[in-house]
Amino acid sequence: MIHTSHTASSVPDIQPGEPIISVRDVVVGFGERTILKGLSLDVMKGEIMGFVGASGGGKSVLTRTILGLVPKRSGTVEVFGQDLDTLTYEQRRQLEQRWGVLFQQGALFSSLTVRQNIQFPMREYLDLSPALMDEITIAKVEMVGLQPDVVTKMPSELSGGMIKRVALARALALDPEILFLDEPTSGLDPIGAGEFDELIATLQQTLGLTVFMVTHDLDSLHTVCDRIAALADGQVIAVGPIDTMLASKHPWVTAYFHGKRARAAGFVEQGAR
Ligand SMILES: Nc1ncnc2c1ncn2[C@@H]1O[C@H](COP(=O)(O)OP(=O)(O)OP(=O)(O)O)[C@@H](O)[C@H]1O
Repeated sequence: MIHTSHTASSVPDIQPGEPIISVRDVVVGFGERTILKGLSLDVMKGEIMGFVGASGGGKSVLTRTILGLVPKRSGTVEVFGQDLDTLTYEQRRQLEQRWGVLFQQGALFSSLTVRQNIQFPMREYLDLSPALMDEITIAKVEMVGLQPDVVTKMPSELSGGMIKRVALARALALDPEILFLDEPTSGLDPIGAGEFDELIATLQQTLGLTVFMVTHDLDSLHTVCDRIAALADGQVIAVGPIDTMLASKHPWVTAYFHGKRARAAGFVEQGAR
């Protein structure tokens, strides 16, 4: 495995179970609209945190705020114990190498081959020989359960599930410590979604990743997430393992976790066992 020299000596070493992402009193808005209204949340090193909320409620905005892609009106975000707002350009680039992102529109670059897509972050951040990049590419492809010969294909030749896996391989290209996934199973059939969940759980265990996963998928929440945070009205209104969600009296959480969809999936009964 290739490890990049991303740890500056001043960077605190975060232990498993300690916060690797700390969001405090964050306010984000666009024009007149305030989307995140003093939101606070900790994601602990080594956990899979699922993030749920009403459509349009601000889940993607929070993800992009943590990544420093959306300006805050107030509040702080620390990742790896570092406040992104205080970093120099170089420090920021070093930090970016320590996370991988699979965005909702997990789009691959359609004019690039799978190999070129996966190598994109390597070219952006590292200075590696083509032979080494090819070697890493094959390792990542195999890691996400694809055959090596997929690297020569164009995205248009792949199924939806394969595209997600290639996008995941690209997110893993720099051996990140945190993986951000924005609705990773959307658009997949239930079997494909279940297989993708299993892959995430396996990768989390074998690589010791921390995973922050925005999802609407009740099965994902139930099967892979260590903890879940629910967003409503711009704030986190419940956070904890699935049992905490099932016991919550908040109307949105109740409607979500005990609603028709949850019952149809047999989710409430399983979760309540
Ligand atoms: N750059 C932007 N400029 C203006 N409004 C924005 C911008 N980005 C997001 N919004 C608005 O912020 C709100 C929250 O959007 P966001 O994409 O975070 O929702 P979400 O919870 O991820 O929804 P979904 O589950 O449907 O993906 C939406 O009303 C959206 O239109």
